[in-house]
Amino acid sequence: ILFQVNGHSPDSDVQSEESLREDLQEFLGREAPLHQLDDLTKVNPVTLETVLRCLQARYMADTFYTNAGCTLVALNPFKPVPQLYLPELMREYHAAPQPQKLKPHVFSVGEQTYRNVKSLIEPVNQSIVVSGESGAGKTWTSRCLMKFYAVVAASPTSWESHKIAERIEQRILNSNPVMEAFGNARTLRNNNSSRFGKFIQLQLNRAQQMTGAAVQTYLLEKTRVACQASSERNFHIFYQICKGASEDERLQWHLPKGAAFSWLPNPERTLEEDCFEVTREAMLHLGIDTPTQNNIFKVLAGLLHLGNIRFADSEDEAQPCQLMDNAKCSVRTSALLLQLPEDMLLETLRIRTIRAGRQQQVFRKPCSQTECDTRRDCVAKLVYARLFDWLVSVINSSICADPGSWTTFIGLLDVYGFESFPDNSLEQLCINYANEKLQQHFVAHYLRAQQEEYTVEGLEWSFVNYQDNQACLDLIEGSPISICALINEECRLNRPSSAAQLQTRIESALAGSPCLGHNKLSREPSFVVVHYAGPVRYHTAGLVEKNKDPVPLDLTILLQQSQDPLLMVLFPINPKEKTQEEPSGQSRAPVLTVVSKFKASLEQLLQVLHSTTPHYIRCIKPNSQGQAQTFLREEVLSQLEACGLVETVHISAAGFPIRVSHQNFVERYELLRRLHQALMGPISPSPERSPHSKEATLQPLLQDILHTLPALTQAAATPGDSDEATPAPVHCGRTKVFMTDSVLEILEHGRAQVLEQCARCIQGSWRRYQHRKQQRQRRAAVLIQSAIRSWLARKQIERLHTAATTIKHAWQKWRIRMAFLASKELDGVEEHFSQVPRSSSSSPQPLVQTRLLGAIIRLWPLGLVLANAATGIQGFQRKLVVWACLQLPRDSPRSYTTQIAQQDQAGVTSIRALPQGSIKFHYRKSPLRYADTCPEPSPYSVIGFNQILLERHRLIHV
Ligand SMILES: Nc1ncnc2c1ncn2[C@@H]1O[C@H](COP(=O)(O)OP(=O)(O)OP(=O)(O)O)[C@@H](O)[C@H]1O
Repeated sequence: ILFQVNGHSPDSDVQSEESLREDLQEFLGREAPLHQLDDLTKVNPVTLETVLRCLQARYMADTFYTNAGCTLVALNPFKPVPQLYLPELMREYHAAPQPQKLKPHVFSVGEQTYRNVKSLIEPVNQSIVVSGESGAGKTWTSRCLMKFYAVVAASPTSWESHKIAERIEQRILNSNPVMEAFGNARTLRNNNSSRFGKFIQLQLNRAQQMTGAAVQTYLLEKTRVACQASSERNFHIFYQICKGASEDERLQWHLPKGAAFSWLPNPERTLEEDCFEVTREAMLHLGIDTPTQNNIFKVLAGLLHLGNIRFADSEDEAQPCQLMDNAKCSVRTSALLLQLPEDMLLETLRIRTIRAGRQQQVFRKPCSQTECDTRRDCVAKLVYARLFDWLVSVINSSICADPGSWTTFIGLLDVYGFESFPDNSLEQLCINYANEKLQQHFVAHYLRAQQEEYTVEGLEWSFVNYQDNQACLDLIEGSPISICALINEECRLNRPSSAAQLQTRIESALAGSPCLGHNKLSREPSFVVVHYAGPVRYHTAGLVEKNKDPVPLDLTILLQQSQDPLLMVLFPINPKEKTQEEPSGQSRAPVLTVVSKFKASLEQLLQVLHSTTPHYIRCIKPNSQGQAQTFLREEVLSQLEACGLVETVHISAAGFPIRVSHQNFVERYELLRRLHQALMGPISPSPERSPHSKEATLQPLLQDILHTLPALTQAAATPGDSDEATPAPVHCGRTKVFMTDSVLEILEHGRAQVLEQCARCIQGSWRRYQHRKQQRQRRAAVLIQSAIRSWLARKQIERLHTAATTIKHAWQKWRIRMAFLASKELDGVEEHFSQVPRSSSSSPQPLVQTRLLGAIIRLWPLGLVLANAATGIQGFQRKLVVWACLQLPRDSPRSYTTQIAQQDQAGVTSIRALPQGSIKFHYRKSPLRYADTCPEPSPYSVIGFNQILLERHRLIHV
């Protein structure tokens, strides 16, 4: 194996053989941490054996997901692992800065896909191809992804839109139980095997919120309605109605408890999928109301009764077959439930109508027992297939968003895996054909395209031999001659052909194909196709009939007669309708066979896949018994080989899964040139972009960007992590840049850094601008404030000034008045003194008073001066001086008293005149009414007695 993978021959290089052996031994010596290897590309050397050991180690350690380069390998745990699918975990993957750095998980693929949609890098639309054999976990994985998107792609802003989004998601999730009830069945390999392929398109709006979905189904295995292999079952819905119907419904649908139906094998074992209530609830959510549901279940019950109609072989060919015992009752019940005329039903099943000739003459021919059975089965298949298609269309109309409301999508493809049974027929041929196509898409996408591109781009690359399945596809679908073409031709010719004849035709016409084999030991006519996943033997018996999928016209006409509302919708009366049973004579128009219809829908699907960025999840079934903790190496090995995983691992590890055109690369990472500038000085100026020299102009820019990589790698490397510091694997081809995931990550990280810097720069400039604006506004405000304040101050001052002027005027007026009154008062006193007759001594008292006043008025200042000036004079001497100055009569000393100021208060403070005591001098309280104040007296004009008192200090100083 080692030699195969590494392309060496044992003869040519013995030394390398030994070194490889050493490598392997060294690797095997490190077996213990094998389960810790998250990526199979890290297994060294990459061989089936080592990959298998790694997967086994991880499976035993309950680690079910492993990366294999660009693919995710999902091992079926066959046991509930609820902690692996918690909504919290979904959010963790969604919020992780680098989800690929978390443990491998289906959520990490989901998140990566979602981020790709967000990044808007072409192609924006994404697809996830979930493949694997039956029972490997494809449906489970698709369901997980849908739940993941329902959680992460639903963060609408308003409460109302949140409710709408929730309803849509619920409907999308509800489509699962309905489709599984009608399209899944128990097979030998899987209790819940999808008997149809489906492509679910999750529609996202501009904000990457899920706004709706659309489902496209492929190749429902409708034969299962009328024919089930032993130990297998019919579609789940039949068991659900038989087990879950209420008493009333049983009566209505004629399904008594314990009734036996030949199309309902193995009813005794109840599966967890047999939950009628869940299906009904989901149907209700999808807008299928209870009456319509009852109608559907009534028709299904009618089909079950139809299956119980048994015909006895007729001895006379001209007579129609007789019914077996009890069959009459089944015909009646079936006709009742399907609302068909009983006679017509019976007659159509037993008698064939043939139109022939130019006049389209009608001939009626009784059918053989086998033909009757086939016609009965055909009615059931026809009804069920149309019912299933109708359900899908109802689901689509319920979950599909307006075409204008979504812009991008994520497609989930859940197709049946590769099948190889002892007895394979047209169904297996179609399924394996689809798998071949998908494998080719995978190969084309990851392997061939990669290698071819490397060559075209001039990259040095050691090629890996991969398994190209083009030869196999040519054998199946090629033109003009291939298996499909030959089978179709048989249908078109409409001639009776035996299985052996078909085998001979295929073998002779396609003898040159390397993928066609023949099992000589087989007694039954068959041919072998060597698929990429292994050889499969297909029986030719019944192949052409199945491909024709004949629907006799009279059966369709019969169903058009039904009065049942649902059947009337499923079988509208359309006179133009033609079936393939009686192609009119020599008509050479292409016949719409099963294979041609399947091929057309497959091509349509592949077109969609080609226009998207694909992601792959390979589901692996560790054992066919569905047991937990059981890893059967042989079974897993065959699956690993079947899905070409080892080649994928090897190429993904060594190759460059990411390639971006120069133009796109420069557009996205031109920003990184700023880093280059920061790290290595000025960058070359951006050249003018002229269309002629586009490549030439891009080259310097590319180089600038690529030169930043070492620094970015260095920055991204955590200290002590030598792996990440090694030069990043990136190559610049002729038109594209090739790189690994890790380089993309580094570039994206660098880009994010530069964008952050730019954002900071913009923020800084904006803040500066805001600051400057604020400053300007503040200055303006201050200016306005100061202007207003000064205006207010001026106003205030003006007011004060006016007030002061008013006060001044009033004051002046008052002073003048006071002065006038004071002078008048004083003048009055003087006049009074002058008028008092000096001689009148008849009354001594008034005389003394008059003299006293006269003395005070005349000599007071002098007395004061003397009193104050006589600093050396104390006591009585001082009094004498005062008396002398005042010329007070010494003979009547009791008529007055003199108070001398205290030690610290020089001078006389008051003179009291007695006996009346009416004349009292005090410097604070004047006897004068008006002349007791002296606002700013002129220094030379002593105008009042009181003023003299008040101003004595000043006078003293003077
Ligand atoms: N991750 C898982 N965790 C737990 N059980 C799982 C898981 N994946 C699958 N299973 C189990 O395996 C069974 C088969 O899975 P599923 O129906 O998804 O297979 P499939 O590949 O879709 O098969 P088919 O092709 O027949 O439809 C499921 O019913 C479920 O019980």
